[in-house]
Amino acid sequence: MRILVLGQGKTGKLVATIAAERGHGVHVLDAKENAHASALTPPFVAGFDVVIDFTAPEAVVQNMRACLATGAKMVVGTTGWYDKLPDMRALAERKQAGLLYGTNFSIGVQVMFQLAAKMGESLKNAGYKFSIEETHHVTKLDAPSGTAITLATVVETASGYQRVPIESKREGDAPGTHVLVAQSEADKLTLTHESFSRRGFAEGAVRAAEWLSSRTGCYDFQHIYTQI
Ligand SMILES: NC(=O)C1=CN([C@@H]2O[C@H](COP(=O)(O)OP(=O)(O)OC[C@H]3O[C@@H](n4cnc5c(N)ncnc54)[C@H](O)[C@@H]3O)[C@@H](O)[C@H]2O)C=CC1
Ligand SMILES: O=C(O)C1=N[C@H](C(=O)O)C[C@H](O)C1
Repeated sequence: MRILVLGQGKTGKLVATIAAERGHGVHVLDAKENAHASALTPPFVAGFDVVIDFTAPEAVVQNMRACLATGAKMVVGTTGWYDKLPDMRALAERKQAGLLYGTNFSIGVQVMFQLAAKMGESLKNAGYKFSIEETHHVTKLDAPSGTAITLATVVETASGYQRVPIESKREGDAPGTHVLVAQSEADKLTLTHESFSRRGFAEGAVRAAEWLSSRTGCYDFQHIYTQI
């Protein structure tokens, strides 16, 4: 496949490396070559099978508008834009484009979401209080992390708990740790996912791109990760 990677930062760089390792042709654009999505003209985008975005909350929506309007297929790892999801989904469907988004492309985190749903369901009405702590590198732009917001939603949906509080910590170059705690007066249950590097995110995103390349429509990685 020919893959266009948007964002040559901490994650985008690794996505490009792993895509090349998996035999794909890769082109990467960073902010200076693509201010306000200026590089994403229809003929340019048509040269790629899938676009993968790991940029920033203020850039990703412009990138999505430009790519999806051409009917392109796009995997979006960037977080912090989900208030625009209904618009982006409608655009993808109208243009018969492909949009696959996820707050976390690590398979371990996807399994954590499933375990969190089980915790929420099994401990509801049993006197437990839920809370989440997330730790990331000091350059992260959004807080709470997209993953922590998904985790809270999963637990709230499964348990009927009103609002799961999230504490965000920023330390050094931490790639990403998420901890879900359920605590009662009698005991405490803790579920932790700790990324040792960004490799799990990048591999998941490239495999997601391979999956999306033969499809149109809008997908949440949570619902398709077992197929990649
Ligand atoms: N879904 C997932 O599994 C993961 C999501 N992320 C998310 O991905 C995003 C990027 O994270 P990092 O790589 O840590 O950030 P970073 O700051 O290291 O890299 C972002 C890069 O995007 C570039 N950029 C900004 N505007 C652009 C544009 N219009 N066109 C092309 N490039 C542009 C910047 O110059 C920068 O090099 C964040 O929103 C983060 O939360 C990060 C890791 C995993
Ligand atoms: O910015 C990051 O680094 C990460 N962002 C994602 C998020 O906001 O949840 C995924 C991962 O935790 C790393």
